[in-house]
Amino acid sequence: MKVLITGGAGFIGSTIASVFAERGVTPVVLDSLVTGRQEFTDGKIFYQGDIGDGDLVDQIFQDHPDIIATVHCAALIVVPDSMADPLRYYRVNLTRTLDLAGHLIRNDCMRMIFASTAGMYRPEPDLSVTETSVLEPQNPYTRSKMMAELLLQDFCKAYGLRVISLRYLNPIGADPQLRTGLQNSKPTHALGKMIECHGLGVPFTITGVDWETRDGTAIRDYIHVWDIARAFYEATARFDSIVPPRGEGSGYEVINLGTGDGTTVRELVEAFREVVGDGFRAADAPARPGDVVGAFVNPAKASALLGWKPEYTIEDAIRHSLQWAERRRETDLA
Ligand SMILES: O=c1ccn([C@@H]2O[C@H](COP(=O)(O)OP(=O)(O)O[C@H]3O[C@H](CO)[C@H](O)[C@H](O)[C@H]3O)[C@@H](O)[C@H]2O)c(=O)[nH]1
Repeated sequence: MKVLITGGAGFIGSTIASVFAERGVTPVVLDSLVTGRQEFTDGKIFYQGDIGDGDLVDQIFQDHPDIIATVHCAALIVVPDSMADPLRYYRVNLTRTLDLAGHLIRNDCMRMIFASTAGMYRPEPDLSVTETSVLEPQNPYTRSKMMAELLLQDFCKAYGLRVISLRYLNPIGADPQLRTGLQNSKPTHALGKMIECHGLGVPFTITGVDWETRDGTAIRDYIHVWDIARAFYEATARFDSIVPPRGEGSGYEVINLGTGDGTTVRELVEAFREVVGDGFRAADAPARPGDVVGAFVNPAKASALLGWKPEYTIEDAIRHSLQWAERRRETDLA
């Protein structure tokens, strides 16, 4: 039994591939390597190319008729980049998803698990989001994911495609066995900057201390990438009971993944300090342009339908991220 993973040489896709492989489902990786890394595909069945390339997708299904589902992770994901170049983001995240869905339907591969974002919700007054929260995406990245979901819903109704869309926020950590992790050696996200500052022995800058949260700093739902990957496996394993075949429902299901209470930037600094065990320092500064207060995800539906909840703590995720950064330095990954 096999599963096709688009973007399977990226941070999340490669972790998902490892979870499937460990559980006896062979991953077939399709990745353009525009942002993915060749070495993350070592030992895996790998096709380099574009998800919009119909001939290539046809070839994959000809070579592997035992593919039972597609995990669709291939996407561009950097919010500021999406604001600077929305054309590229809509082309990759929306048009290519449309093309891929057509290729999957032509090959009669009707189960898709879509990597989406909980960033498309308007947070409730307590900053939580659930599957019924209003959709109000704020930038081309989250809008491209929402539009992709809308077209997939139409394809489900018309062609019998079936989709589970998993929506989550900020994945951190690395494969606990350190086979894969973040591709980017200089991540700009909060934990990446903490690791960089710690290495340099300089204080970390907390950008934004006047938000209406429990300590004034922005909140996010950081979640260990292995936990995210496990949810993709569970969604695939339980697919037909969650989204029954044609005629019984819309063929489309949304499930949010999160911790249920989130972590503020100050709490992340505290956790980081605990893990590194030294006097890691932080300094306050104004928010970055375009920053948002953030949100956290209620995982009740994921618990009910997937039997899933996060297993790794924020400290585990920080530890694995630090180990991955060290591994990158040792192995000189560019
Ligand atoms: O050096 C830093 C970096 C970040 N922050 C703060 O930490 C919070 C979280 O920032 P991140 O950049 O870690 O996370 P965001 O959710 O703001 O955005 C990130 O995660 C998104 C996915 O959810 C997109 O990938 C996006 O491009 C990426 O920057 C924000 O309040 C930010 O101001 C700091 O205090 N100091």
